[in-house]
Amino acid sequence: MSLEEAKQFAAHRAVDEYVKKDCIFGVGSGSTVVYAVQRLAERVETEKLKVTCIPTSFQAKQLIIKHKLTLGELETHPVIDVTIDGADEVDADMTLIKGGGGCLLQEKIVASCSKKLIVIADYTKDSVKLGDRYKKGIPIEVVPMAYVPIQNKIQALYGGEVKLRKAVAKAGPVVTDNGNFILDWIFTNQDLRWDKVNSIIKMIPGVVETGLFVNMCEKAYFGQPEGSVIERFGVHP
Ligand SMILES: O=C(CO)[C@H](O)[C@H](O)COP(=O)(O)O
Repeated sequence: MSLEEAKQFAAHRAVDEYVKKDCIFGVGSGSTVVYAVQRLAERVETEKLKVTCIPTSFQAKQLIIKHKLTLGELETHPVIDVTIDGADEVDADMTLIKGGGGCLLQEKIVASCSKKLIVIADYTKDSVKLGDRYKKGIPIEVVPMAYVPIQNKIQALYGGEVKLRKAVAKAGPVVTDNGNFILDWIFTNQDLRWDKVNSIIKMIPGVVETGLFVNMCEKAYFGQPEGSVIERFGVHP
């Protein structure tokens, strides 16, 4: 079974279990979400469901449009029934690292407006402690003018290395859908209280959002190498 098939199985299972009737649906970002949107589009077509989709990124919006789904926005739909999104890592407490694709801000806004946040991922994202499996650090979206002081402050508070994310097909930094930069904090202490870390980093002027999702995820589906899907439950505030 390939990694892509593992993602697909997790995505299909989540859509089949959580999209039961007409609903407001938050569309996450990343490669695993592509399979969820494909499945949703099939079900909308065959079951004549009335689903309004709220995107978490430019990519998500493009997916909604491509599959001819109904596009909504938080202005008109501020309460979302369920959001299905990917993750870069999920620890034993169901704390997530998100933002590998740079969409953490809108992902967290949409998740915060959702009655349920459901994660879909392949087995490589399932870990005990953050940093066990995902080595690229915690993404932090920042206002461009403040990136150096923010790097210094996080390093002084918690150590590790805070790197400005560079674009691949352009000379210079990644610019998010919101016009900001992304810092990737490669942390060395895996035993931090992530709820506190999240609050403290968010207090630094110029920090817009962190990729730490603490106590937000209700359930995660992990596609396995042999084709099964493992479910793990978290708490919902
Ligand atoms: O947080 C994200 C984007 O900001 C993605 O959900 C995360 O990076 C997982 O992506 P993929 O499904 O491609 O592994």
